[in-house]
Amino acid sequence: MELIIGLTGGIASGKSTASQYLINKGIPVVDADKIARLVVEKGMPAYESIVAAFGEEVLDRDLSLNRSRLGDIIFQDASKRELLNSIVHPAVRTEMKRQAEEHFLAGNMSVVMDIPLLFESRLTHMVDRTILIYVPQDIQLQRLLARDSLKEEQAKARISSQMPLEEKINLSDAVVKNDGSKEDLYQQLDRVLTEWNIL
Ligand SMILES: CC(C)(COP(=O)(O)OP(=O)(O)OC[C@H]1O[C@@H](n2cnc3c(N)ncnc32)[C@H](O)[C@@H]1O)[C@@H](O)C(=O)NCCC(=O)NCCS
Ligand SMILES: Nc1ncnc2c1ncn2[C@@H]1O[C@H](COP(=O)(O)OP(=O)(O)OP(=O)(O)O)[C@@H](O)[C@H]1O
Repeated sequence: MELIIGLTGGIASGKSTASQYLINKGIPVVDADKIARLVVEKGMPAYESIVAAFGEEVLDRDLSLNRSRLGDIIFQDASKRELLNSIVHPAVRTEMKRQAEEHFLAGNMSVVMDIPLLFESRLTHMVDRTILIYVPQDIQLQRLLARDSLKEEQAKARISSQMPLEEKINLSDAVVKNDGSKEDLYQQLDRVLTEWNIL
């Protein structure tokens, strides 16, 4: 039977690291962040709606979206965040379903969807099972600051714009704690996938 696994977790929890590992094992991953970047490129339908809603101040000189400026706006203001989500998410969902279908048609039995806002956006109907990756908040902040050039206050705003961890743990079928080495993360993923007969 075909199976869609939703992989989720807070910002900088390790979803992309986990996804890369799964891809190396031959399991296809549909990446919501990547698709969210694609659908807002100049010339795509969501782009025009964002400019209409947020104004030209969210554009760079070459008219591409200035992601860091848009991020500063939406991570500080829940209503602006909802506005952006209402523009971007429908296009993301359609493209995710299309890509998953393509992987199934190519003969894959399992597809992973890497969806950062799986629970926040109530997208669990799109997947059959869920894996949550999480890190304690101090490590999350450290890794986020080390990876992106954000000020501490910007990083904290991003973390707190997401659903509290305890709620996500309760909603997930499997939970992976990514506070050790990457190798340790991979072993935990192997354990879950073996238990679900995917490996
Ligand atoms: C605000 C934007 C332009 C900032 O871009 P930036 O390049 O700085 O960040 P990036 O896209 O790599 O996202 C990094 C992480 O931020 C978090 N995040 C992104 N958007 C949101 C949101 N609307 N609400 C809460 N957290 C979010 C996620 O954990 C995501 O993995 C961008 O995140 C965006 O377009 N967001 C809206 C679309 C969205 O919800 N994407 C996430 C899942 S589909
Ligand atoms: N076990 C680990 N040990 C050390 N560093 C790690 C570990 N797992 C992930 N990282 C690092 O932490 C950072 C965040 O991980 P990653 O990019 O995979 O998270 P993410 O959940 O995909 O983030 P986002 O939601 O922002 O896209 C990266 O720089 C990654 O290399």
